[in-house]
Amino acid sequence: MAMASPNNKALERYKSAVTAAASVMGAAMLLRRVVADFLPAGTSLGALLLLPPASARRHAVLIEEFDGALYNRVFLAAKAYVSTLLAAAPSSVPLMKASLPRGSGADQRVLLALRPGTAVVDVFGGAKLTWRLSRQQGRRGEDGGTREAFKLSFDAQHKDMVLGAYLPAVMARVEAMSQGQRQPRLYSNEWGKWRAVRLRNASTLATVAMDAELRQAVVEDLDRFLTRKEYYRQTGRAWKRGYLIHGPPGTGKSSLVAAISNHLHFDVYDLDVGGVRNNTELRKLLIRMKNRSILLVEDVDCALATAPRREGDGGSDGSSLAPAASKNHKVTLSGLLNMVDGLWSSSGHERILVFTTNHKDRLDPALLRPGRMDMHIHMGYCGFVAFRELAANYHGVDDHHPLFPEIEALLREVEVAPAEVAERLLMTDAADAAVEMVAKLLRDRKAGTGEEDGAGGYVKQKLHVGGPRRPRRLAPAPAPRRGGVGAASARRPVLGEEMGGSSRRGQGRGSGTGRHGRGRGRR
Ligand SMILES: Nc1ncnc2c1ncn2[C@@H]1O[C@H](COP(=O)(O)OP(=O)(O)OP(=O)(O)O)[C@@H](O)[C@H]1O
Repeated sequence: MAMASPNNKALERYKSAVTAAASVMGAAMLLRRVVADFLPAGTSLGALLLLPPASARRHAVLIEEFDGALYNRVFLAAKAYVSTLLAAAPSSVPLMKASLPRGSGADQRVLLALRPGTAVVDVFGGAKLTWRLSRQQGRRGEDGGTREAFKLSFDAQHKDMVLGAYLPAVMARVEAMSQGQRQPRLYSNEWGKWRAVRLRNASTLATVAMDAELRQAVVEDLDRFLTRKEYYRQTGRAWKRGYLIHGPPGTGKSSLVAAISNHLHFDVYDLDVGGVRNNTELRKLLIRMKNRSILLVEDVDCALATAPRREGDGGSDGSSLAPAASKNHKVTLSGLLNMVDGLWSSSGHERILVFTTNHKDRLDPALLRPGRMDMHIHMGYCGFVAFRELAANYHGVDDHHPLFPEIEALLREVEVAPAEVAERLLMTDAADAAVEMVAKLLRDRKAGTGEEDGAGGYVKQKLHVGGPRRPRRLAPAPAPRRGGVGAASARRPVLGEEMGGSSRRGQGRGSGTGRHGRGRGRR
C-alpha cells in the first residue's frame, strides 16, 4: 500500500484539479462542436439553453437519386436496404410496390419498394430511424424526368451513430448482398437511359472454343488488369483496358465478351450507338456506367461514323462502306474515343472497353493505331481442337470417336464457324447423331451444297433478351428451318427485329456463316 506523504497529497490535489479543468474544457469544446454542428450559424449559447432537449429534436439525411448527372450510389444502396426492411416487416407499411428486377426471370426474388410519401422504421443500436421516400419533378435544364429521394430521419442525439455506424453498416450490408447473389448484368441503352436486360449468354472462358494459347493470354491479361490498381495509380494512367475482338460472324466474339464478364463479374453495357441521339446523351450514358464494367460496341465498323461527310456521299459502288456522320449517325468514332479517353476514364475505374468487328480491314485506322486498343483478339473459323472442345462440352464425346479423323481432315479444307458446329451439335441429344450432323455439314460444305438442306448458317443470338431495341435496318426473316430434336434450344429465341437473313450462296465459300441477322447494318 502506498504511504500518504505531504508530497503525495500535493500530487493528488494537482491531479484532481487538472482532471476537473480537463472535463470543463472538454465539455466546453463539445458544447462548441454541438453549437457549430447542430445549430444555424450565429446561434448563441443562450439560445441553446432555450431549445428543447436533444432527444426531442429530429435530424435528417437527404439521399437523392442523382448526384448531379450521376446515379447516387448511396441512394441505390438505400433502395436495396429498404427493400430488405420491407421484406422483413411487410405489415409495417400498408401499401408497397413489388417488382421483379427488369429482365430477370420469374425465379428471382421480388423487390419491395416504398411508394412515394410512405415510410418504414428501422431500429439500430436502440435508435429508431425512419426511411421516407419522396418524389419530385426534375429541375429545369435537367432531363425532366421525376426523381426520387430518401429522407432518413432520427433523433438528433443519434447523429454521430447514424453517420459513423448505421449508414456504413447499410452500405456494407448491401455490398455483401450484391457480392453473394449477383450475376453480372447486361445493360442496354434505350432513350438515353441504361436498362438492365437479361444476360442470356452463360459462356465462360472455358466454354468458348478458341486457341488455347490465346485463351491463356486473355485470362492472364484480365487477371493482371484486376490486380494492377497500384500500377495505374502510380503511373497516373486511367485504370482501363481496351480489347478489339475481330473475326467472321459466328466465331464467338459476343460469347467471349460474355465470358469475360462472367470471369470478372463485370456488368456489360452494350452501347447501341444508333440509338444515341447526340453527344450529350452519349456523355450521360458513359458517366452513368458503374465501375467494374465493360463498355461494348458491337460491329464497330458499321456502328460508328468516321468523319463528317457531305450529303449524298457514298462508297464508289454507291454503298456506304465507311459510315459517315449524318442524320443517322449522330455519334462519331472520334467523338466516342474522345469521351472514353476523357470523362469516361476520369469518372470511374476498372473499366473495360470492347469493340467487336467482322471486318478488321474496314476499321478506321484511328482504332488500329498502336496503343489505342491494348489487345487485338482474333476469333477464327473452327479448327479441330475447337471442334473437340465443343463436342466434349455439349456431349461429353471423348477424343476417339470414329468420325473424328474424317472431321479433322475436313476442317483443314473447309471454313465453318464454331456457331454452325455448335448448332449442329445441339440439334439432338444423341452424341453420335450430333457428330454425324457436323460431319455432314462439313461434307456438304466441301461439295458446295451446304445450304441446300436449309439448315446451313446460323441465327445470331444476342447476349440478351428483353428490352426492345429500336428496329434498325430489317432484313427478311430467315426461312423456317427443319430442325431435329433440340433445334429450338440450339436457336434460343432471338428478338424478331434482330433476326435477318442473307443467303450464304453467292458469297463464296468461307465468307462466314451465311444466315445471321443482327440488324446492325452489317455489311
Ligand atoms: N468459339 C465458340 N465457342 C463456343 N461457342 C461458340 C463459339 N462461337 C460461336 N459459338 C456459338 O454460336 C453462338 C453465336 O456466337 P457469337 O454470337 O458469340 O458469335 P459472334 O462472333 O459474336 O457472331 P456475330 O459476328 O454474328 O456477332 C453462340 O451463342 C455460341 O453458342
